[in-house]
Amino acid sequence: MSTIRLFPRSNSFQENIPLPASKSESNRALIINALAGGELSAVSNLAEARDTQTMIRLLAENGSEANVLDAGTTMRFLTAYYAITGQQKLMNGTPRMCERPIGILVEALKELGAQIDYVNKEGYPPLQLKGFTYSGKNIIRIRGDVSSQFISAILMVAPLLPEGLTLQITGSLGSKPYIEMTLAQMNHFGISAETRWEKGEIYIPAQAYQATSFAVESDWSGASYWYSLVALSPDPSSSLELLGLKENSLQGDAAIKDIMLPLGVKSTFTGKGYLLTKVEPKNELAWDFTDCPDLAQTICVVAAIKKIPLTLTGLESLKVKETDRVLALQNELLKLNATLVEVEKNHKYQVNSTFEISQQTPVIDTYDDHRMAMAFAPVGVVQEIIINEPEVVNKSYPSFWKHIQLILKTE
Ligand SMILES: O=C(O)C1=C[C@@H](OP(=O)(O)O)[C@@H](O)[C@H](O)C1
Ligand SMILES: C=C(OP(=O)(O)O)C(=O)O
Repeated sequence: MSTIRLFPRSNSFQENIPLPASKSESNRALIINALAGGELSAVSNLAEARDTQTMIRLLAENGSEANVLDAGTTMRFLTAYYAITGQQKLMNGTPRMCERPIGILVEALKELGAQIDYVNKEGYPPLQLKGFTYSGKNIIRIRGDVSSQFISAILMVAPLLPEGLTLQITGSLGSKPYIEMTLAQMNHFGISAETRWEKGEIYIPAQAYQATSFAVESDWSGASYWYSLVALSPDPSSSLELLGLKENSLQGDAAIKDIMLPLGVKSTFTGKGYLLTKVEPKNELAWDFTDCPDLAQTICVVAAIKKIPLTLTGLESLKVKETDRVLALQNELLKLNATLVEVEKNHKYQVNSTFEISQQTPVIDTYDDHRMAMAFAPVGVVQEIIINEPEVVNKSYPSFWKHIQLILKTE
């Protein structure tokens, strides 16, 4: 098995980090640009993430099969794209992708006129897309509590429907900032939408995308691991400047600025990005991750090492991501003498910790999940740690280990 060993280089660091581009923005820009009939070169600063490279490859291919590997957005966005554009495709992915739900999206697309069969298990990939005959339906209801990616996927193709579409979101809505990101990027390509959030409704009139250029921002989700390094650094003078981040981001994970302040990291905009410096942390924290589920792993590890009692809500979607992230966190936090306990069924969790620096190197398993590897890696600033299967980071951040060598020793 491949491993990476990480250990402190020195107590204090001051570095500039060249962040990668956002895979969420990239994958939206690629679908929208394709629907607008734009050239690939119209989208600049595309992510190096494997999920984005897979999207680029599949949009350029004319084959009868599309293998999305483990990329959730690529699976969901391409399913809607291929369906509405009437393409016949067998959509497949990794074994884990075939355990991640897609029935809510497929049923919505079928209501609009898509012919889609489940190849194995109802509600899950692989899917056989067989064509599209418009049903004339212009209002559909869609659940918002499993994955916002289903809603983003439908929204991006909605302007192509002859009568446009009203989406009525039912149940609670998770990951809302990702839906706002979708609407903002559609707007950039000339699409207007009416949002009636109080009723859970989004109306997209029938209209044509206008081809234009789009520059992808740096990735706030990837930025979160650098926040951890500053939060965990034992030296109060440690700081990092994260290059390329914008002050007004489309990304909901920019919330990391607010979450990390009580954990001891202050963010200052410099014009080139954000400068992270250390401040006094609070002695406890409660946070709702409904809008930013991808930050939960980062924050659990920081709270565990700093022994700051943490209460978390909004973790419902974590069980259907790259792995069951709640279970993976529960297993691996134990190796740091910390626990993640469910204190209210499916709702509230707590991290409590008795972490002490140990001569025994913890060995962290990563469960085919890039965020498990990147969330635990910053522990290396406090004590030696081994991360198993470090190549998992390629999904979103292939240069992560190269960048971390600026701060930690690796072997
Ligand atoms: O639309 C997107 O780009 C994403 C939405 C979120 O998923 P859910 O909507 O399934 O929570 C997030 O976890 C994922 O990393 C990216
Ligand atoms: C959940 C994630 O990605 P996806 O759902 O697109 O596979 C992620 O990047 O953390």
